[in-house]
Amino acid sequence: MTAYLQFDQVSKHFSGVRALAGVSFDAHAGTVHGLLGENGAGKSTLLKILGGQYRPDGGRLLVNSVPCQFNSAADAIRAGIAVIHQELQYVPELTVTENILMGRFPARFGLIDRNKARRMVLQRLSEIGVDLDPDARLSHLSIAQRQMVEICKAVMQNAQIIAFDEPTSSLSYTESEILFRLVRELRSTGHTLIYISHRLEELYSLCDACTIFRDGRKIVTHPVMAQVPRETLIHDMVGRELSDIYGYRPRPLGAQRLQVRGLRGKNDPTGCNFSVRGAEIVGFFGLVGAGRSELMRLLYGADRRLAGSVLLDGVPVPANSPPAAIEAGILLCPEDRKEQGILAQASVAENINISCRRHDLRVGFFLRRNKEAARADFFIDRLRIKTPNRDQEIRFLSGGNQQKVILARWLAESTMKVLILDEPTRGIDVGAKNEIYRIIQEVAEQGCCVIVVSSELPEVLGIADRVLVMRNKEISGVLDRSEATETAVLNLALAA
Ligand SMILES: Nc1ncnc2c1ncn2[C@@H]1O[C@H](COP(=O)(O)OP(=O)(O)OP(=O)(O)O)[C@@H](O)[C@H]1O
Repeated sequence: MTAYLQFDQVSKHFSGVRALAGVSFDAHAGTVHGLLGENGAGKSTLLKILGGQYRPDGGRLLVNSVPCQFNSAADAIRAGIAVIHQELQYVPELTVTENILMGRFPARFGLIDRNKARRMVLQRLSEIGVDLDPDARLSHLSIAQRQMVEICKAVMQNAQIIAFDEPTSSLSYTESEILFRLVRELRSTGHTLIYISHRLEELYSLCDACTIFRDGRKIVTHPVMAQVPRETLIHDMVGRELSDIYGYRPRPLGAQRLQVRGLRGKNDPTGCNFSVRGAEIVGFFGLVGAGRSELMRLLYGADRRLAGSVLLDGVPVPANSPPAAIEAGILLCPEDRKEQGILAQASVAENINISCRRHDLRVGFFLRRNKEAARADFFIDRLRIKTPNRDQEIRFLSGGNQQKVILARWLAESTMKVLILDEPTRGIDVGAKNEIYRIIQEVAEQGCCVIVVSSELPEVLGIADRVLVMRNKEISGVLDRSEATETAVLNLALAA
């Protein structure tokens, strides 16, 4: 039976924080229902209630008009609901088959029938068009493949309602396409799908209807998403007009400051050459695996340099030493910010200020505290970081707000000459993206070289003065802003 999902006045509070305030909307069978909203708007909390992880403080959830109360994830699964969370839930040491059928293995004469289990999984994988070895261990699979395993598991548990929380945030271009195909297939078989994303293009191509959240409240449900202008969606999400989110301003470029010559690490067949002028914003585009992050880590000294040189204002930057790169004025804000940068037990303010502290050493303790508080408040306000105050422990913030805090740490650095941002807006809402693009421009206007690595093509085209495209660990083309169309960049990124 196809399922029809209703949220009726659902509320949830955490100490001092209202995450959801009386949210009501319906999601219909055979549709993809998008959830949109700024970071911290309450989207993930709603999915955690749907998946039985949290109990609501008030309101009801109804499946096929029957009220449901879940005390655990197992209760939700029994009611035909599966939630694919941002942090995937699997056992890395077990195989695809074992993960999918965990606790539900077919038995024969009282013994587990492994061959039958394998056949069942293989059949279901092929039905949903996923090519995976049922005997592969999850630890050997890519994130995209692990996600496919979770989807297959949901289907095999007979889930009729499947919810996705930012499923493409760690997927490549081609992997995302596979996921979209799967979601469309599930829609065509009558499943009810809930889909959270900050990528508007993706939501438009996938969703039939959508609900917009702001500050824990439902703002509106649009029954036909395709008919809603982009400006309206953005306005409803951020509560203000935002006509040009990139806000690109041309600026006079300076002399060449950063020169990279024949830079080669252990995975690069040749070496990379490029240069960046003062005040220039260079966008690096490429498919995941093209070698962009590796090149940046090499430039920053985090990976071993086998050949080549990096010159900043004509002075060689020592190899293999991030402290030496920082000393020279090169900063890298890494892609996996949360893993590398988060101090989970520390406050928002401490997380923002930790890197700047070395410049503030000579300032007296009280002055430093004031300066740090002011700096934290500036970024909380500017990036619209949703937190009760600057002293809140970062671990209590929503995923996107944690990203904003860590990004603020890098943007707060005032002494840099080269700022490298790897996927700076991943998981970040559209209002804060706009602020991040403004800060990037301001940093460039001060004469700094800015390098932005991004998998979001509209972002690269929107903010960069020049686009460098990478393919197979090499720079496959360089396009000026005027020549950098979507087709031109994709041709360079994809060509055989
Ligand atoms: N366990 C918790 N303790 C305290 N506050 C929490 C907890 N979980 C969520 N919150 C708060 O509830 C609010 C809603 O968070 P939620 O994760 O639902 O937002 P979201 O819309 O999914 O954001 P994002 O787009 O960043 O993922 C935020 O202010 C968040 O800080």
